[in-house]
Amino acid sequence: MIGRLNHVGVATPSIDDSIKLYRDILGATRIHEPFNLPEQGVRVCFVDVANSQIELIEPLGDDSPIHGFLKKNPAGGQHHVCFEVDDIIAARDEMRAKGATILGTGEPRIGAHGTPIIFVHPRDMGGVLIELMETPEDMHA
Ligand SMILES: CC[C@H](C(=O)O)C(=O)SCCNC(=O)CCNC(=O)[C@H](O)C(C)(C)COP(=O)(O)OP(=O)(O)OC[C@H]1O[C@@H](n2cnc3c(N)ncnc32)[C@H](O)[C@@H]1OP(=O)(O)O
Ligand SMILES: [Co+2]
Repeated sequence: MIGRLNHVGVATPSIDDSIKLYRDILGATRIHEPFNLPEQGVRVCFVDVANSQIELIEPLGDDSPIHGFLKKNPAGGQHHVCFEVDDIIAARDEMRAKGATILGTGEPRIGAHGTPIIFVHPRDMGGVLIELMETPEDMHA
């Protein structure tokens, strides 16, 4: 079911500081403009690497889902891993049928790449927060 690794989510207290790290220390050359996703409670910045992306996420608003994570990890850290799937509903139903907990209402929401996503609880995924994302048509054209 899971396909390509779409991105590794990295939570940060400051996207601006993280951009300096990835650009000036790690030498990343393709850093996208940060943008707000208020409906998901995060500010997002994608850093392209050869075979995937780093998704820098900073809390946006009091209800951001990453406040808890940053309280435990004030400097930030690896937050989630996102895999692409062909059909998000089929993937969700398969995860549920195998006993995994889908976070939130269970209904897919629109993620940072503009396609439906779900999250699977880390307790069912070996301690890793897993995001599944329906692959955009044009993503790997
Ligand atoms: C959607 C836009 C963008 C995209 O790619 O399109 C993004 O990816 S934005 C990413 C931010 N959004 C989310 O993460 C939504 C899903 N996340 C959640 O619902 C919460 O973060 C949740 C439920 C995973 C954790 O919430 P919270 O930290 O408030 O709860 P707890 O502290 O009670 O944690 C419960 C339990 O889970 C462990 N935990 C928490 N976060 C992580 C993590 N990132 N990776 C691994 N494990 C995590 C935490 O340690 C607790 O474990 P326990 O053993 O019970 O102590
Ligand atoms: Co993500």
